[in-house]
Amino acid sequence: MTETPTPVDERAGTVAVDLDRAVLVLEDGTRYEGRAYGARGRTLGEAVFATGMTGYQETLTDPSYAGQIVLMTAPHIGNTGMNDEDMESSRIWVAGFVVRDPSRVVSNFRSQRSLDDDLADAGIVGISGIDTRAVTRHIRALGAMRAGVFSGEEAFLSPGEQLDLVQSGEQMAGRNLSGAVSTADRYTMAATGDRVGSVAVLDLGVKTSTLNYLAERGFDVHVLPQTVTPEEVLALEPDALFFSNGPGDPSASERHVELLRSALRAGLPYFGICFGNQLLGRALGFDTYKLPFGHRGINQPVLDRATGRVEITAHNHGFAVAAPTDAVSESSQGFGRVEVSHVGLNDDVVEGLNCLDIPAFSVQYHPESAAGPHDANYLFDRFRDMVIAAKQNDPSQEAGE
Ligand SMILES: NC(=O)CC[C@H](N)C(=O)O
Repeated sequence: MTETPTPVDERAGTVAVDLDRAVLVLEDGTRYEGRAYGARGRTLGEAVFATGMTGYQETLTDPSYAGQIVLMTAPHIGNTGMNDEDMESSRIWVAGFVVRDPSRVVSNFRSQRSLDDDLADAGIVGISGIDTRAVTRHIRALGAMRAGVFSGEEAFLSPGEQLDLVQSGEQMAGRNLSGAVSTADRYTMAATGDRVGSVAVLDLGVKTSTLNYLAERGFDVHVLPQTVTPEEVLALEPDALFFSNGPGDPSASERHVELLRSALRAGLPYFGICFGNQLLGRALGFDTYKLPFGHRGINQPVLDRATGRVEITAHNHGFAVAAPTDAVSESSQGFGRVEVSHVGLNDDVVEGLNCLDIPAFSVQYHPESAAGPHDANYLFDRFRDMVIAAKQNDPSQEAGE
């Protein structure tokens, strides 16, 4: 423990130190003064904004946010506290948390703890009193950037030292974070709905709601660490494969792209969400690219091009697949024809892929919601139906198996 710094005013002697001072520093040198929130110390990461008016607990515990300092545009955060039911994984994953006005009163019949306490217990450095909408406009204009939150003794580093630290932090582009969030050991969840078969889930940062939806749709769910080999996946003889959401840059996950190609060549039906959509895109031969500031929120309009229906959906992505949205493409990797099934209506970004010649599809957004609207839950039914159809067409499957 280093000594608490004691700034000395040369003229007036020792002055009181404001130990609750905190500062948010962006890599372009912009600084925002605020108050320490959660744990005291220093954290570095990519600053991103999330626009959901509700669902801070699900956001904080979504492993896709690893390595990111999340700003909430909703001005009042923490009102409903924290509970064990809304955890989307076993812990809080954000690298840091930036809010305007933390609720002084926690009020909800399900609340078990306060957000401030949970952040402190988890060692998550946060900052409050920030005009998060102003920071959001800045990031929207200049793009996602590296940032740092400095509180406690770290708040007293010089602005130059703080900026150096921020600028020496890791870029999200090129970063592989799967090893940091994936399960170390495989585990299985039994189907809770009428049994359809089994699905191998590659845990790249999977959310609890996704696993629950798969089990409800009748799958025994084998959750596998991200280090699993194609042989190990096939040895489980699953009826289907699923790649989860997750943090990091999909272009830094070549190993998982190769795993997916082997499984697709073996004929396994596939469904992917978010990171799993980006990895399907890459497996088929498309590139992925970094969006200027990403989509993070729970009211993003998406067009289902097959039905013309617009869904209001939950998003959390900073990268996207580069595929033509207006025509069917041919996979350069030999997987046949591919169409963009869903498009974001705010910016025409690819939000879903559908393979026409193999049983595989994926979406960039979050049909498991949590937090967010349930408009897109039907995709889990589509997956179940696809697996049932694939089993009926497979002569090696016994009826009823
Ligand atoms: N939620 C996710 O799976 C995010 C995928 C990827 N890390 C991105 O930011 O685009």
